[in-house]
Amino acid sequence: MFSINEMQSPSSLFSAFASITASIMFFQSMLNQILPEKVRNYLISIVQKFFYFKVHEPAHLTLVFDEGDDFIGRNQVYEAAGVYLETLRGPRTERLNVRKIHKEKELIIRLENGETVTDLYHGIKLHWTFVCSEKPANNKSSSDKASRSSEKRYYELSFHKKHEDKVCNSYIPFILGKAEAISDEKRVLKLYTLSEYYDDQWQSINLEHPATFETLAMDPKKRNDIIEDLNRFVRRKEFYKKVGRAWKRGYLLYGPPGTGKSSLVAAMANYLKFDVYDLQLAKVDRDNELRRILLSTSNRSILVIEDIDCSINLPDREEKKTTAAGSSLTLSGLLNFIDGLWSSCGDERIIIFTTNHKEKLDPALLRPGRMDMHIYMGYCTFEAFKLLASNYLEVSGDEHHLYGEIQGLLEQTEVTPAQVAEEFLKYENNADFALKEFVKFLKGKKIEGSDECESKTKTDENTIVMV
Ligand SMILES: Nc1ncnc2c1ncn2[C@@H]1O[C@H](COP(=O)(O)OP(=O)(O)OP(=O)(O)O)[C@@H](O)[C@H]1O
Ligand SMILES: [Mg+2]
Repeated sequence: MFSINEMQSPSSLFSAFASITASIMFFQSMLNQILPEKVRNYLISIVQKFFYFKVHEPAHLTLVFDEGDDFIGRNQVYEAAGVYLETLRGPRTERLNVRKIHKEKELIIRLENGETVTDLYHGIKLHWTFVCSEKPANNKSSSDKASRSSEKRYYELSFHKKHEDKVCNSYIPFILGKAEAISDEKRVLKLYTLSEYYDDQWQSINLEHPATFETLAMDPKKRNDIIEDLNRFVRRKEFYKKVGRAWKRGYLLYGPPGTGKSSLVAAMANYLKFDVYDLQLAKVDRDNELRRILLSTSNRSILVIEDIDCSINLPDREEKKTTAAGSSLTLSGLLNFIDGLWSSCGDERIIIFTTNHKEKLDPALLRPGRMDMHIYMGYCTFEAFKLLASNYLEVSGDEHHLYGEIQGLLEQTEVTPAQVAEEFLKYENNADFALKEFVKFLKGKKIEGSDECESKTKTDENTIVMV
């Protein structure tokens, strides 16, 4: 053949070229004879494909998240992307879609059609685009027709191909989590009550109860214990799983009317951002109805049964044995359900019973393991009074010349926080006058009290009982 040394003159170069061409032709004719035509073509197509992809292979991958539909369900990533992208703005974002929905406090801001924003996640650049296009008329599914939606809406997420794994396994879960946290933050809580019109169905309204732990007049230690208990409960998912317990917590709130039991339920709901299901047992006739109703409550919710002692005359366990059918609503039915099925198929459930008369309750309800905490809400103490005076009259701290007298009177009277709040509401912007009138009110109460019952002593149940 030829060597480098031979490639010195044009004539030697030409002879080398001729020799290579001859060799190729020789091998080609040999291949043509050895390999059948089909095999040859196949090999050629593979080589061609390889080079084609090398040249045309796109560096970016685009994931498309459409809305989903009513049949298969909404696409969670689509929904999460909408919420998450609200937190991002690009320098080139020009158009945003803004909505205000009736009774919702916050504006809903979404990207407009064709707008793109860029996110940076662990050094990866991610480009999000929102697209809204007309659906082709012949391409509409039956669910589209039902919803009369003629638009196809989706988000496109583009990034460098090499990050596919990280995007799918880390970034998308990150967005789902983030969107949930944002929605929780903005969520308008719902108060569910049993429907007047449809049997066994919940109907909801927005829960706009303003009570919070800050506005609740109660012993500060007791308040902190409750908050700490709630915090411990929500962060211990894994613990509950490990020890094989249903992730639920039960509270029994008891005390005279107007001492803040219902307000405490609202404060707990506002604190945890949990919806409230207010179950009026009087509207439920049978165990299996109760079962259906309880099964249709959602996770991360508080189920409240107010005035458990008098809302329904529940036959106790012994009586139930003697009732023939056993199909009517029974205390054991309620308790079994709370202990078993309902709590084991749900997560983060809180059950609260309230009562004015703890002593009237069936011992089965008070048994250890049923209600985790017994919380007494009592008459207004001086500490509670100070908080109400600060909230209602804007009197701050311990400084007021009438406070000494008021403290003494509060110790001798049974006044509920509701009564104190009611008194304070009567006077606007005049704290001194309001407190003076309040002293008169307490003195009147003191006389009333001593007339009513000489021997009555003030209950001090300022503790929380953990069972
Ligand atoms: N501890 C409290 N702190 C602040 N406000 C209170 C407190 N207790 C009662 N109030 C005021 O009184 C109103 C009635 O209280 P709430 O309904 O919470 O009492 P309750 O204990 O649930 O009474 P009932 O036993 O009659 O259901 C509340 O809306 C609130 O304004
Ligand atoms: Mg109440």
